Amino acid sequence: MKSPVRVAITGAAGQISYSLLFRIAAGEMLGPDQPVILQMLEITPALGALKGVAMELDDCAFPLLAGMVCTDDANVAFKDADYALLVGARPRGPGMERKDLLEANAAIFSAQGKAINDNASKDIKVLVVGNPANTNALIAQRNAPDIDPRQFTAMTRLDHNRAMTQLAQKTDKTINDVKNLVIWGNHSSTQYPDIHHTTVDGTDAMSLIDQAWYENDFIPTVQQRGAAIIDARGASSAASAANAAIFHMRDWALGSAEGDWVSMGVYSDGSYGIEKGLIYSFPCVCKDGDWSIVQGVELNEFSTGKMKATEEELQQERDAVSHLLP
Ligand SMILES: NC(=O)c1ccc[n+]([C@@H]2O[C@H](COP(=O)([O-])OP(=O)(O)OC[C@H]3O[C@@H](n4cnc5c(N)ncnc54)[C@H](O)[C@@H]3O)[C@@H](O)[C@H]2O)c1
Ligand SMILES: O=C(O)C[C@H](O)C(=O)O
Repeated sequence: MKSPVRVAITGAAGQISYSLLFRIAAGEMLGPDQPVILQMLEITPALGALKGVAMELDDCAFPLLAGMVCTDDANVAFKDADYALLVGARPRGPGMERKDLLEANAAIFSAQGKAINDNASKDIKVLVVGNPANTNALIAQRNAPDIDPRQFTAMTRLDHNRAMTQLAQKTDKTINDVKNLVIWGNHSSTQYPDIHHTTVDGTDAMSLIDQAWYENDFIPTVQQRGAAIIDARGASSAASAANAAIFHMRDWALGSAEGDWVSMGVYSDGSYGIEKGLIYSFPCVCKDGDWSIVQGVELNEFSTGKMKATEEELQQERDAVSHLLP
């Protein structure tokens, strides 16, 4: 058995975490030979509910669960953490846009960035799930000056998974047939799901669908899927969000599938002309515990226009929280 690693999860008594924690403890994120210590953070009024979650984790008798910490102190939750999943934030309700959450949630991520900087392992891998995820990741990253900015990422894997399924269903194939799809930009309704380089069972995806379906059906469906779930369920996506978080972290830690791409919100190095320093979703591959942006993807005018629009939204979000960016 390997020695245990420390996984910090914020918002641990919330609905996403209720799907997430049990799968992490079962080994689905870091592998069946990797014991974990779960360091769970909540706000003080939710500590009672968090205790109930911890009791259920105990009752699962997971062989890989090597310990648990339940706390309302971020310094305790991030102490020596090797991984952090920042889920805790207010979710969007019906009729709200993600940017409505910006002010409400931004303060959480500056405080948590500082706590990560002061307490966590310097090699920590951070995934931000709480919305607006890209800008929250930027805030946390900028408040953690002693940690490599590449270690702060935002979740667009749910969008990636949604897009794969839409395309598989349209072409009467399975998601196993879909390769090299990309979500560019922000985890928001400006995101750009790009299938110009995607293959379905080895065939160029664009040759299997028509441009009108792509522009008027596929792209808006993927962009608006979060809102559609909220309308249908009366609550934002939870099990699918937890699943995407597991996939994102698993691939980053253990490597992504050979010959395929994953979408990750990562620190822009200026690739594809995207402003350096934004947390922007790119096509990535993961190997040896690290991610890299896939280079050389050819872009037509349609794609560059959409990529620019979502970049501009991220620049506006950043400017709106400039007071929290040291
Ligand atoms: N990136 C994505 O694809 C994606 C997908 C779905 C949901 N989300 C976002 O994830 C977040 C969580 O969603 P949820 O449905 O689990 O919400 P939820 O309200 O069920 O749970 C959030 C939890 O966070 C806790 N919390 C609030 N402030 C905190 C703080 N400062 N420290 C620690 N915990 C804190 C709350 O007490 C609550 O228990 C929301 O922002 C939602 O919009 C993102
Ligand atoms: O859309 C939301 O607010 C929830 C979440 O980000 C989602 O994409 O399901």
